[in-house]
Amino acid sequence: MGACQKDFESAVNQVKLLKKDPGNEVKLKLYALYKQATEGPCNTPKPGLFDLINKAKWDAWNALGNLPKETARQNYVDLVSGLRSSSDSSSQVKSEADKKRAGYDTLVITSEDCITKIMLNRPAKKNALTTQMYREIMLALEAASKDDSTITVFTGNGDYYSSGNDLTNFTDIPPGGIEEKAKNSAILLRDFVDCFIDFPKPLVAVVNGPAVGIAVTILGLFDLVYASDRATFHTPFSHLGQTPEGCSSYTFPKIMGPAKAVEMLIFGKKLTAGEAYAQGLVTEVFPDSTFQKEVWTRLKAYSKLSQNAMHISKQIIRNHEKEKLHAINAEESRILQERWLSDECMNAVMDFFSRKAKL
Ligand SMILES: CCCCC/C=C/CC(=O)SCCNC(=O)CCNC(=O)[C@H](O)C(C)(C)COP(=O)(O)OP(=O)(O)OC[C@H]1O[C@@H](n2cnc3c(N)ncnc32)[C@H](O)[C@@H]1OP(=O)(O)O
Repeated sequence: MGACQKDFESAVNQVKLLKKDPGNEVKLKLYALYKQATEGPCNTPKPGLFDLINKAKWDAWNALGNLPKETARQNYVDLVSGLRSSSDSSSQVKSEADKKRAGYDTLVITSEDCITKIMLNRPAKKNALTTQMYREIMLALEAASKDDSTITVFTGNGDYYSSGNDLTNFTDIPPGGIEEKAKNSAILLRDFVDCFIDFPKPLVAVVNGPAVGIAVTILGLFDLVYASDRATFHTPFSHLGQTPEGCSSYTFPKIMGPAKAVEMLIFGKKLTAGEAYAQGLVTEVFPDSTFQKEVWTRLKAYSKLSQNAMHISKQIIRNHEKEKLHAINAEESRILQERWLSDECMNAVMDFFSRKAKL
């Protein structure tokens, strides 16, 4: 049955109430159908070549040829009804997404203003990364890569960004013994870092406080690193009998030059936020008192940029060296698997828990 005049008038009013701009293509369709429904086939002279907007409107109307008024009215009503239901369902999805994401014990994940925020949430343990946390982060990244956000942000809850690998990861030994533990840990580490190498959207670290170990090395795979002036950056691998991970054996020398990378990765020099900025690891440092406000204002503005352009640009930048990064990750993980079995590494972990050593 065709749409009656009342349905058509109601659809015309609903267009004015749409919450989301339907885009130029749809607006042209609506214009053309409206003109056809109210005036019949296009009856005005073609606008000049440089009168771009009126020419596009005229073309759209003229393209409807001799479509009967009745059919144009019906098509208009159908088009508006489709727009309303998609805008209703997208606002429903948005309000769901705005809520805290369920199913994560160690992270708080929220989506707002086209930004998905992944917050490490073990403040009492300085956001040390347990095996459960590595797994949840991988799941969160997988979900963020598919959601409708444009930017993904990592941050920490509490005074630390993260104190790196939770050293209890080395203390709960499975029935297969320490070798099995080291093997499983190397697989988990490799999978974890692979997720960062392959992550398709702009990835931002909001480093709210000190960062240690893997929480620092992985920053070399982020696109922006904003730091509070309270943050520090520490990779004490030689103190722990360990070696670099997170592709930092490649990204750090590339970012800061070999000499400075060696100071951090071999000699465990702890950097202030200002030093990390000077060496290119950090994009910008903000005073702690205004850190959150300044950073989120900046990120909200960035999140409105073209999603496709940002994602394609990231792929162009990353694709040059993706294969290389995966190979480096595999090699670093393999070497660490051996290091974790060393006396030096085991003693360092025991010293921490017997309170003999702290960084
Ligand atoms: C799948 C495996 C992948 C492995 C990838 C490899 C990664 C390598 C690394 O990440 S190396 C870095 C490892 N991290 C550390 O060695 C840090 C150890 N922690 C410290 O030195 C200190 O805790 C500190 C300097 C970070 C903070 O000192 P502070 O005095 O301010 O606070 P506390 O020591 O009292 O810490 C509060 C509680 O948090 C526990 N905790 C902190 N960090 C860790 C950690 N990394 N692992 C386990 N637990 C940690 C700490 O024990 C306190 O707990 P408690 O209150 O129960 O005593």
